[in-house]
Amino acid sequence: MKTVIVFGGAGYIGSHTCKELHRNGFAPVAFDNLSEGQAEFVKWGELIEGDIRRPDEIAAALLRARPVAAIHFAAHAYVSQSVQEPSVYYSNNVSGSLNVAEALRAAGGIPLIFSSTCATYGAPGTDRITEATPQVPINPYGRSKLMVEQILRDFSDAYGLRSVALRYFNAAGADADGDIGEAHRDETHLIPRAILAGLGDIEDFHVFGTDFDTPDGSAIRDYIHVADLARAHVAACRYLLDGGRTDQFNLGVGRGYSVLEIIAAVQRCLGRAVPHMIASRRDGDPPRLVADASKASEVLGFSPRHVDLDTIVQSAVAWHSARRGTGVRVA
Ligand SMILES: NC(=O)c1ccc[n+]([C@@H]2O[C@H](COP(=O)([O-])OP(=O)(O)OC[C@H]3O[C@@H](n4cnc5c(N)ncnc54)[C@H](O)[C@@H]3O)[C@@H](O)[C@H]2O)c1
Ligand SMILES: O=c1ccn([C@@H]2O[C@H](COP(=O)(O)OP(=O)(O)O[C@H]3O[C@H](CO)[C@H](O)[C@H](O)[C@H]3O)[C@@H](O)[C@H]2O)c(=O)[nH]1
Repeated sequence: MKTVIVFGGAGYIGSHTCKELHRNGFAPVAFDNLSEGQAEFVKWGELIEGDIRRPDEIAAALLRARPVAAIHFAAHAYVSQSVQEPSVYYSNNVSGSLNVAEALRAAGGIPLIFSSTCATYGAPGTDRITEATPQVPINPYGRSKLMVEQILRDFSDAYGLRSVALRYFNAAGADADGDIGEAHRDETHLIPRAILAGLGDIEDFHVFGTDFDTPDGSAIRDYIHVADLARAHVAACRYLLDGGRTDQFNLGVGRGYSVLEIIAAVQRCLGRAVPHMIASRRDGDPPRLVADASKASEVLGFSPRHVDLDTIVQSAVAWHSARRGTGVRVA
């Protein structure tokens, strides 16, 4: 079996990707410092506990795993926190990623798939964002990811280290078998927070801003199912193993939903009200981010299978409810 090392493999998208790699005949090895991820999410291969800020730990892991490819999810990923703590973000996301790229180069040029983000585009005025839309990030998180994209292009040109940057829009949903889901320590993401509010587990659920220039005033995002993101990583892995060149791809569904529309969907799926309060905008949040993801379809042969919002939200509701032990069956 071909081994793929997965930096950040104990996290939300990383663990779903390890499952999909395993299902497709690859042997995933997760490398994670468990700062956000959970050891119990590493079920389809070995877990190497390590930190991307420590080059020696990356080198030792590569020697041990001998991977044919690497996928790099390890990062801090909260927009608002990045505005308050930029140093932490540049250190982990930029220096850490530079360490990963250096180690892959030193190990003979192991190709890399990198988790980038729609946050690299900033607040573009366009209806749908293509890969050619100018990248002008408006917060340190987005800037940290753009810097890594630039480092990877330079490493490709100078050293021949091939890579794919996948610019995800908003990851959502959970594994269909209920094995894994979204469970961050201090959850900030919209869908899990709306579910927790509906289940009565949190009482401070806010809609951040109803004064955006959008039809209902709340911010619009493009939500893509985490299982589809996992499939896209396998497609990118095959692309690089087949000799594909360094490139960048958007990953989204191509349809935007407002915060208030998401809350309505969670209410439908839970079958109960989601209590919420209106608050001011969150630092660094753009009004509208929706993908044109046709390039991934044309070059990687990847298209999302879950395009219906309620299907995506229902999978998250099922996982959260089951995890809470309410007896709701996982869809
Ligand atoms: N969730 C989204 O909607 C979304 C959208 C676009 C891009 N992304 C990017 O995708 C990646 C994964 O996101 P996620 O939602 O799964 O986040 P996550 O926090 O669940 O996963 C990140 C993992 O990286 C690990 N990690 C962090 N710093 C590390 C370090 N120094 N050394 C080793 N491990 C470290 C964490 O413990 C965690 O397991 C991130 O890079 C994020 O920026 C996420
Ligand atoms: O309790 C909440 C949580 C979120 N939101 C709003 O819901 C939308 C989505 O917020 P999330 O926190 O779920 O996700 P982000 O849009 O902030 O996503 C950003 O961070 C992600 C990683 O965390 C990805 O990198 C993504 O590309 C980047 O845009 C935003 O308008 C946000 O203000 C609320 O109103 N209330």
